Amino acid sequence: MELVARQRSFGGWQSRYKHRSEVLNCDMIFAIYLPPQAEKGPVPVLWWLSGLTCNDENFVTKAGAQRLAARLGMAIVCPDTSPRGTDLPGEHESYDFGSGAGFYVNATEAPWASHYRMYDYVVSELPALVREHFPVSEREAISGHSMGGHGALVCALKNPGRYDSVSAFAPIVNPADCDWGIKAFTGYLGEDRSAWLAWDTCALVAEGKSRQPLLVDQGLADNFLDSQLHPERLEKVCAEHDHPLQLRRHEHYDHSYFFIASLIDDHLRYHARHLGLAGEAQQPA
Ligand SMILES: N[C@@H](CCC(=O)N[C@@H](CS)C(=O)NCC(=O)O)C(=O)O
Repeated sequence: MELVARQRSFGGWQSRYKHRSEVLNCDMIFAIYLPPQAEKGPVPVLWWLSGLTCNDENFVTKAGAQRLAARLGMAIVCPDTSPRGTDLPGEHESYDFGSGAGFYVNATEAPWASHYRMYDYVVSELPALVREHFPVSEREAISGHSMGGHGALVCALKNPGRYDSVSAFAPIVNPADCDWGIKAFTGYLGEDRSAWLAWDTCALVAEGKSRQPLLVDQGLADNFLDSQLHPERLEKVCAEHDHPLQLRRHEHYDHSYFFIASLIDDHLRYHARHLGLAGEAQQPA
């Protein structure tokens, strides 16, 4: 593993590391924020999954999460959103498929299956690497935005008991039935739509394997709200299956990181409570 960049931030360190991913069969970069408390012992981790067109840097530079993470004593790891450095046919042609758009699934279709296994990367390979190299505890939470909100919800619902809490900003909750998801799943998973349901939040809630409460924030001025996001479908399936959901709609907020930055503290406090962190009493060093 190679250190790419490191900055002091609120008494902790914001870093980028490059490593070889066996799962994705390429080199990858991820970002990690270690709060000052990590110098004294293991801290819990929040996994942040970003959306289409992002890499590990969008959240780090735009969400403004470090100040409160430092006070709470929480590490934040931001993986990239797809394999990198590969050159598969059509991989770099559109913003919503291929590079920057891995959709946190394990592809089964050629040629994607040999690299596009972002689910295994996020749930298994990267956590093992992070635990090996950094002072993090076993406690973890997961959150994300848009495609990453879909990723966070799917990772949590597929692994009951694994994450202490899960939250999402403007998640794609029903990728099996919206244009972004249909395009991605056709490419990565093939034409058989029944295989898509294993990667669809609404379908996973209906399946009922997990009872984990979901926290979802959605801006009402989001230009993808009606075409791609469909929070009302999540609301309906959760009501039908008595799955705990806190869906909060916010007037005037759009799909951007201005929305995320406005509400990130609330999500960090939510996760801190579930991760057993004491609160904000601990000041940065
Ligand atoms: N490329 C499309 C959509 C891209 C987009 O909105 N991406 C979101 C996630 S789905 C994002 O976080 N973009 C990067 C950023 O705002 O820093 C557009 O520009 O309309």
